[in-house]
Amino acid sequence: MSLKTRFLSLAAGLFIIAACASWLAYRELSADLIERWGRQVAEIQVRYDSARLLQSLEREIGLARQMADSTTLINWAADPSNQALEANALREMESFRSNFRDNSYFVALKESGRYYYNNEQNEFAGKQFRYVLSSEKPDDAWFYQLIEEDRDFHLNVNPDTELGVTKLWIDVLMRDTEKQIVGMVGTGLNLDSFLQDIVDINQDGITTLFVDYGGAIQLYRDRNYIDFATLIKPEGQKNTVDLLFDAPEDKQKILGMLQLLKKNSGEAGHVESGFVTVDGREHLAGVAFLPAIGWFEITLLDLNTLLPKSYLWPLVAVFIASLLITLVVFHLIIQSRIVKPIMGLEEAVERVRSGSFTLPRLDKPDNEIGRLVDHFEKMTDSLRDSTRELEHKVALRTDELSRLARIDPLTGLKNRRGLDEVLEGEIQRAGRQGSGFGVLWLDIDHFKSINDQLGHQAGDEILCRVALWLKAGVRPYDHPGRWGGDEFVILLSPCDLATLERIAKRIRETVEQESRKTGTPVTVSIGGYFSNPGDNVDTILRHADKALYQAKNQGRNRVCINTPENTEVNPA
Ligand SMILES: Nc1nc2c(ncn2[C@@H]2O[C@H](COP(=O)(O)OP(=O)(O)OP(=O)(O)O)[C@@H](O)[C@H]2O)c(=O)[nH]1
Repeated sequence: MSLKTRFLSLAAGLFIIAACASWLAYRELSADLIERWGRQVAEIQVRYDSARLLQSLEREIGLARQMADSTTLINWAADPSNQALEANALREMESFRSNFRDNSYFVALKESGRYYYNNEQNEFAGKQFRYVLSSEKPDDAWFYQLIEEDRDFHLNVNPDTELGVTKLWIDVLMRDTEKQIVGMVGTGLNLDSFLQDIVDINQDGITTLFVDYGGAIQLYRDRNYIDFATLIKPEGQKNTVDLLFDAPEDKQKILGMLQLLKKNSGEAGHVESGFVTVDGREHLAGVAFLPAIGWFEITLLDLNTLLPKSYLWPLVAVFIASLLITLVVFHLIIQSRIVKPIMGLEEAVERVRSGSFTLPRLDKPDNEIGRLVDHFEKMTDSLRDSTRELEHKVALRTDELSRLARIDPLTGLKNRRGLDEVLEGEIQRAGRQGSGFGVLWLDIDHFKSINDQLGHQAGDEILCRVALWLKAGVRPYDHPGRWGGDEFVILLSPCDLATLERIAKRIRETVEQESRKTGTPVTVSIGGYFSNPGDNVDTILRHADKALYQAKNQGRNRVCINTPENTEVNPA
């Protein structure tokens, strides 16, 4: 797998790992964030809703308490048949009616069971006495129940079948100076408008409800769930708050929260919260106890509506985009600073390996790879220089060997191979130019006797001297050479017959005269041949050899010249 593919795979792997880790972290964090936020919002909302309810009821409850404390009413309750007291009491009642928000009131006397009522329309002016309560009638049971419970204050959602109204009733016991219960007063608030103002407030995702101390639903946007006349219902038939939840554990949870708050009812503003499912949607329930009215306030927050998870998706998108950009930048940096220089280096190594020292332009990033590339370039330069130097030396040595292969080591003249090459060259040149050249074949006379008499070493010296005299006797562009033993061949070019004869003669004379000066006189026999275009090596040498043979035969120390036209050998 190439380095580039490996880095790409690594980047892709890192991206997948980072994305998975981020997704898990996001899920955990978002759930935690939403829960923390939800709990705080639930607490705030509970307090806010409670405050709204209490604010709305406080004045009415205060007025009802004032009414219950009215001495006019208490005195009348002690003597209900007293006309004067009743007239005063009715005035007092009407005065309170004008102050109550709903402009309605009720007064019920314990002893007589007489029930007084007037409403906003002052419908019952002069006939406020409406009917007599009876402990036998189920509809009136609330009155006797409250007296029995001896609770000074009570809120009660109850339809009044006699009056044909359903109201949130504020009931306050009326006591005489001995604290004996003499009756009950209160006012009723229109349930529909109250629900609309306090409960059904049209806040998306927020549901508010109020339940009484026993968990029976008192105020809820859906009237079907409201537990009317809770007071007189036996346990088990009440619409309690757990009806709103499907899962048994949610029912337990919410009832558990109510229990906990009852235990901590002394703690002001304490809020319990927990997750529950309502209509298949997860909600955060916040529950608070309202000691002033003895009810619980429950707020249900639909978190998916209030804070949809999709709100956080842009965050996820930004994160993924940043991650991708980071990886792309990482990839580009790796590509430009590592992969590309290494690939370039690999190509350069291939070139050097195949013998080429011309490197392509290599990237040199400012890092270890850049330094490696730099070292490689310098190494290649010195490798190229030393290779060239070596090649030059080899060429020189080859030339030298080639030259030596054509040189006679004793005399320094061309040897037989050297002479052959020159002869070939001359034959071709003669063929091209249509001109002839001369060949002289020399043999030292009686050289064997010299060797025998003076020794081989002396013979060598004579060979060297003869070679020197030959060189001195020819022109600079002629080619003297040692054919082998005591035989020499000289190529004379350019040449004509006269020149051939002249130089042959001169050589013979030089050897004879110069050798005499050395104390060891030697002579040479020379056979000459003037070649014409078309002659080959064999022909030329055969003719020259034949002429030499002639010279030897005719007594040695002489020159015989042979030509193609005249195969007669002419002594020169
Ligand atoms: N010192 C020496 N002697 C050599 C060398 N090469 C050949 N010889 C001798 O040269 C002699 C050549 O003798 P030949 O050409 O047969 O005869 P010659 O004595 O020259 O007689 P003619 O040629 O008939 O005059 C031989 O005795 C060889 O041993 C050499 O390199 N050094």
